Amino acid sequence: MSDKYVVVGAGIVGLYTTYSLITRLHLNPADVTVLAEYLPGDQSTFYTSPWAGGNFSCISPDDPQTLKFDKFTYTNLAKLQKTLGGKECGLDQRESTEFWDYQPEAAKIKSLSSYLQDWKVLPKSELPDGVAYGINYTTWNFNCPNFLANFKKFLESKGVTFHRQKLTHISQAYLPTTKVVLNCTGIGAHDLGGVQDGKVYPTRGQVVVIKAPHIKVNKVRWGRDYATYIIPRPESGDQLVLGGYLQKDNWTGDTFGHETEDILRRTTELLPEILDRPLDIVRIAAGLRPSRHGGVRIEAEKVEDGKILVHNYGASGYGYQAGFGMANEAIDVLIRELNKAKL
Ligand SMILES: Cc1cc2nc3c(=O)[nH]c(=O)nc-3n(C[C@H](O)[C@H](O)[C@H](O)COP(=O)(O)OP(=O)(O)OC[C@H]3O[C@@H](n4cnc5c(N)ncnc54)[C@H](O)[C@@H]3O)c2cc1C
Repeated sequence: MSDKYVVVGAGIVGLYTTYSLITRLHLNPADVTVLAEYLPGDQSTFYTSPWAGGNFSCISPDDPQTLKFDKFTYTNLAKLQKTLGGKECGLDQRESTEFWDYQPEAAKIKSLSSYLQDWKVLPKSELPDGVAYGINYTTWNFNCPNFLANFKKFLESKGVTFHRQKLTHISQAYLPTTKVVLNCTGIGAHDLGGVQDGKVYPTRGQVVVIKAPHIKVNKVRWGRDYATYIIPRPESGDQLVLGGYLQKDNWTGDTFGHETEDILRRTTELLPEILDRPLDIVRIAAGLRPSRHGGVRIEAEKVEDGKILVHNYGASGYGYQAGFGMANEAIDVLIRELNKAKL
């Protein structure tokens, strides 16, 4: 074992990045260490990944880079699912319907319609009151805690070491033989010494998880100032995630009764069939999406004596659905830096 390559962060972005690092660079996984304060299986307000819904939806912004990350992820998840052992890894496909109260950006629709499976634009007659546009397609659904745990198990089985450590400065990630550090610290990038990115801020979300074996589909409604979503969790004993909120710069992981009531009201209006069985609430939770003014940060930063640092954070509300593309981009950046170092 050596520590030539260190990934800081064991959220979904750190795991996608570790996988991409090994596969794209054909590394010996035993040369890779993942360092993180929180690891799969843990729960903390400052570990966002377990709290995600999580599915592929139209939540991402409309810029070409994010649309590219979404497309890469959506179209490469089948291969990853197979590698991790099939749908039991916590990743499966389900039907999804999404409504907008306004006309979504043409660039976004053009991109999504080019690759989403079973894509269909819904006729006006099938749109609820107040909805301007609607689509139906087959999406990816994650059982987030299980997917994280199975992804870690897979990487460990190949030889990657996971080590729990809270860093106070990014320089602590350089272990005695480390040449390359990939920084995937999510919301942690706001406070981590040597990074302290003031552009990072949380977008808080609260969810209500219920048991609903009769609901198998995703349903989402995008308003100008709200998002309502219903996300089935594969391989979870019929859990259904109901949300939600997109509260900028709200740092609390606490949950609130009035938000629970509001989520239940909005989701049962969107999909009244939820109430065909008595409401069985499993848990209420809140998480902080790692957002960033100006979008994700995927870039190299100069550090001393030939060492390389590549940042990859700021996935906001789309770490699962765009994170594989982000990881691929971070490895492109790393390859350019390694080539420069050879010159
Ligand atoms: C309610 C909710 C619903 C969501 N739904 C979806 C969805 O349906 N689809 C989707 O794609 N996304 C969804 N998201 C967003 C998604 O969860 C995030 O984009 C993603 O989890 C971010 O992953 P990350 O790896 O960047 O951060 P994290 O999961 O927070 O991981 C950061 C890692 O860095 C480590 N770290 C940070 N600082 C330090 C330090 N100083 N020292 C050591 N380690 C450190 C942490 O311990 C952790 O291991 C949702 C989020 C929320 C809150």
